[in-house]
Amino acid sequence: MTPLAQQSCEACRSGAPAVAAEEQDIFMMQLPDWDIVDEAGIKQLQRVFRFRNFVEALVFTNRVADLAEEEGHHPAILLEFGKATVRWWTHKIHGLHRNDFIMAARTDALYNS
Ligand SMILES: C[C@H](O)[C@H](O)[C@H]1CNC2=NC(N)=NC(=O)C2=N1
Repeated sequence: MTPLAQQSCEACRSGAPAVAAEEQDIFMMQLPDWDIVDEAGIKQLQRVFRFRNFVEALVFTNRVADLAEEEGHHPAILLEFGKATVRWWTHKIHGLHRNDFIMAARTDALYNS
């Protein structure tokens, strides 16, 4: 399978299938620093990215925002001093789509670049 970080999002539509449990487990092997959290009954991917200060966290936040705009798929980001908490889920299906795992991997690639 093509690594998630080398994939792009597909246009996501209402009614698109959520990722099955088995596929989710396979994807999560490529995302060791991410957790699956439940926010108001909606499964989401979450990772806390750490930085030396607020400005570095802001720069990263803006890079993730640019990626989101390129892909048409958007995260929730909490920006704090020295931290950026990123959560990915698909609003249309109120859960996790393949796109969310792709974007989490692409977010890791930004952090490591
Ligand atoms: C019209 C627009 O493309 C859609 O509303 C997109 C925008 N970004 C999105 N981002 C996420 N995370 N989930 C969505 O369902 C979604 N839908």
